[in-house]
Amino acid sequence: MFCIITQPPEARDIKLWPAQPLTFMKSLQDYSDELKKFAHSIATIIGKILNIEPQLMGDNYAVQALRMNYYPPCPSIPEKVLGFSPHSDGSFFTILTEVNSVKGLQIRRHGAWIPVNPQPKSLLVNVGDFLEIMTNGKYKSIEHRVTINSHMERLSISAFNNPKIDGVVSPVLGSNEKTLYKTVGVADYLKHNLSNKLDGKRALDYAKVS
Ligand SMILES: O=C(O)CCC(=O)C(=O)O
Ligand SMILES: [Fe+2]
Repeated sequence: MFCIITQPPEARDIKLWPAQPLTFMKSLQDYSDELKKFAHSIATIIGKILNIEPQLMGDNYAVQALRMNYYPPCPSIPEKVLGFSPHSDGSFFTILTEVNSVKGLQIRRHGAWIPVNPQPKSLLVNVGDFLEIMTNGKYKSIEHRVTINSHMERLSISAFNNPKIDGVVSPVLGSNEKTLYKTVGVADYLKHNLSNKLDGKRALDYAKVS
């Protein structure tokens, strides 16, 4: 697994980017720029549906980090191994590319694990914890995990669209709406999310009004 910050451009630490193959940097920059436009379209639509100001939405996906995931096959006991334990993403939303269309991703719905069949040439959008907080629970972050294939490797790229690290995320409330989530510092929430072992949506309890 390999993770780098790709947006905004001034946040890139190019010396951490692989220099080989020679086309890598340019391809990644182009890909990242296209994802940024796509993220903007998604956020604009959500903002319109929920009547949230575009500026407020924009602040919440200003940072993009790309994680490349490689899951090798496990010929002996694939049913006993997970590529990724159950978790929800500590993002605003995540855009996933299932690079070689090998199955593995599952989402949890009503207590059951539902396989997500990869659709070639399509992107998958997962709601993350910050979007759940901002919408006061109207959008729910998606609990997911990745299983391992017995004979095929799986490759995916997760694009985490996140608020700026020094910002805060607050629930945007309609009139007479009960506040279900606290205002959280982005750095504090991410620290909390990353310092605990992956355990479904447990990390989000940190942001809930008790
Ligand atoms: O490989 C996948 O399908 C999912 C990866 C994932 O959940 C993540 O990067 O947070
Ligand atoms: Fe994830």
